[in-house]
Amino acid sequence: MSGTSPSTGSGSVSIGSGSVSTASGSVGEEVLAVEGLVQHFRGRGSAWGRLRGRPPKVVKAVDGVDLVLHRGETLGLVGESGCGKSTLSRCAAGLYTPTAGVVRYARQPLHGAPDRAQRRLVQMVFQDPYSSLNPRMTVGQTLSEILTYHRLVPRAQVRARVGELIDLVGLPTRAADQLPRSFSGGQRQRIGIARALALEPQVLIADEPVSALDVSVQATIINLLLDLKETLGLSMLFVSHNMAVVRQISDRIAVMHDGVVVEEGDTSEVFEHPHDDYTRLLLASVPRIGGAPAPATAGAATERGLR
Ligand SMILES: Nc1ncnc2c1ncn2[C@@H]1O[C@H](COP(=O)(O)OP(=O)(O)OP(=O)(O)O)[C@@H](O)[C@H]1O
Repeated sequence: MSGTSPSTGSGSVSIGSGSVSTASGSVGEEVLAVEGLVQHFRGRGSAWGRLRGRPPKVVKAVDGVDLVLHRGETLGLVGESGCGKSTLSRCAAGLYTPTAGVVRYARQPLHGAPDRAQRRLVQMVFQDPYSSLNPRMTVGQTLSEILTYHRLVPRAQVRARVGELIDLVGLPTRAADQLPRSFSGGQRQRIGIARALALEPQVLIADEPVSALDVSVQATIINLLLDLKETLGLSMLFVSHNMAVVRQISDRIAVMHDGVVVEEGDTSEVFEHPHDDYTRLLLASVPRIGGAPAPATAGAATERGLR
């Protein structure tokens, strides 16, 4: 697939009051794949059930999924809350060891304990970056720690690299000396992205990266992700329950329902000719977006600067 603009072909879209560049770029070989992926969790069961010695229920969060992410593409993973998207993405990022199946990075199976170099290839951007930031460390300290631990740059160059990363995600230089609590939601998401990029990944897995943000800020973060994807030649698995957002940025879409992928295909194909009843149901709930981008609101305008 090349020149993979999403179905609108418009080059930008409005999400509320912000604008989003559409995906583009050439798409190549397999960079991340899951094959026969299964992740079951043992539920706690009810107190009554435990007293009666009943075995706890098994939650089949992911129940046999095959997916391939190609170099340079954005694959949108959509589905309702609880369908298994986050579990699948955590397995793909190597954060969970799956119950069964295989995860491959650049065609190499990811074993139980991947080495540092292999693990670095795929990084996650989470919905709530704040919860995973150390509140007592400045942004500069957080990034320096990663760069030093993984020996990504010589010690003498750590500070300069921190500055580059902060600049890359559109934060002012002084952000390096500030604590996470000084930042707005959108700015914290930029820090989360900088932290992922510090590890020089080939793949970003963005799990609901904008769903906790104001609508006006969502577009700025999506634009940033798309810009970075182009500039750094990344591939992206974009996980969201929001079909409208996913439509605008994805080259391909996989629709999940009850732990399995029920439909997968090029974005325009899935939206215009859905095969699965569940996909049709999801599409019926998509709010209408599009048209000329509305002027940026105060939220979007102030989001790039510090409070
Ligand atoms: N650690 C866990 N232990 C037990 N059950 C879990 C665990 N993580 C997820 N689940 C269950 O697995 C199912 C899939 O959850 P998952 O979070 O992957 O779905 P999701 O599509 O990402 O939904 P959401 O967007 O609401 O997080 C749900 O029933 C959830 O309750």
